[in-house]
Amino acid sequence: MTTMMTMTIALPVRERCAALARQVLQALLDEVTLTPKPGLVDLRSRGAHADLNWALMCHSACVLQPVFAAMADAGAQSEDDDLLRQRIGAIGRDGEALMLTATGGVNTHRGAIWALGLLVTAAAQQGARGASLAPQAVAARAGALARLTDHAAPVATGNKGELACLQYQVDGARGQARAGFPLVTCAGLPALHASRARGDNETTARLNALLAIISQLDDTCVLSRGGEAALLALQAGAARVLAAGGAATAAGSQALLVLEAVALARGVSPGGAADLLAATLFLDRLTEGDAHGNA
Ligand SMILES: CC(C)(COP(=O)(O)OP(=O)(O)OC[C@H]1O[C@@H](n2cnc3c(N)ncnc32)[C@H](O)[C@@H]1O)[C@@H](O)C(=O)NCCC(=O)NCCS
Ligand SMILES: Nc1ncnc2c1ncn2[C@@H]1O[C@H](COP(=O)(O)OP(=O)(O)OP(=O)(O)O)[C@@H](O)[C@H]1O
Repeated sequence: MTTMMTMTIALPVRERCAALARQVLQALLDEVTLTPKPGLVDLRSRGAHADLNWALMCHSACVLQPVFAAMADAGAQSEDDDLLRQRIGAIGRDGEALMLTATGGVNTHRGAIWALGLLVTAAAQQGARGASLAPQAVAARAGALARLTDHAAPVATGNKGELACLQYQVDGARGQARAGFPLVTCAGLPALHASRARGDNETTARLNALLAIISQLDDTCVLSRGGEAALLALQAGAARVLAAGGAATAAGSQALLVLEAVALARGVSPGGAADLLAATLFLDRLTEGDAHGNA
């Protein structure tokens, strides 16, 4: 009897967590498939990346689905935030190792494991508590988790993003998460919704959301490869597309071509912005359902 009750209570939670992990996977696939993106891997090309391509990104995303499910499980079962932070830190590091094994050592999704890992954990935690799944609420919860200390985290990773944070005095991926993903809630999502509201198709709406993020983000992927000049050029180029009415207008699509040429000429890719677009699409789906296909 006890076993039966445990099963009937536990199963829906597991299923909800598995569904959340599928939504993360969908967001990652939607991000990489969105075409054309400046400097990033998309359906047409590998952008400014010599070691990435669309198929490898999709393979990596699929391999990582159980990692996101494990984080969601941890979030749904958590009673103590500090313990949860240790648990997802360990799952995240194992996930990075799994990613590197699956890709032959290529960093396909380090930033995504971090950002979407925190968000899927937060969404599962909110769901289990019967709390709000609204983007602001989930992002704030994820921010609270990110601000907790992960005691097993290496003091210094030596990763390029970390070095760029030190060199250019920016907060990077950690700062964005600890602040509750402001560029997802205050740039990506508003741009996505405004673009849809004025009748743009889904591809255009997602591109405009990406551009809104690029125009404001201190992206350590760009800084580490191209320095401050490249970051300013990308931010200004994205702002120009938006000022021209967005990616779908004649002037906007010309400005987007210019932005892409700038990214390729400088050999830079806004990988951090791509992660935050995936985060935007994930949070959008939590409340919108899966109504938006690729237009
Ligand atoms: C904090 C992380 C991202 C490591 O950061 P670090 O600066 O050392 O590495 P790295 O530069 O390689 O990764 C940063 C990635 O974040 C993305 N990014 C870059 N700039 C930004 C930005 N401003 N905002 C958001 N994302 C960004 C890029 O995709 C980049 O590749 C993360 O990998 C980590 O700490 N993992 C340990 C395991 C863990 O705690 N996981 C959490 C479970 S949810
Ligand atoms: N569509 C995409 N195209 C390219 N990068 C993406 C895309 N989506 C997300 N990213 C992010 O960009 C990051 C890869 O950036 P980058 O290649 O600069 O990292 P790196 O491997 O540390 O550096 P490098 O390749 O210069 O040695 C990944 O962690 C990933 O999260």
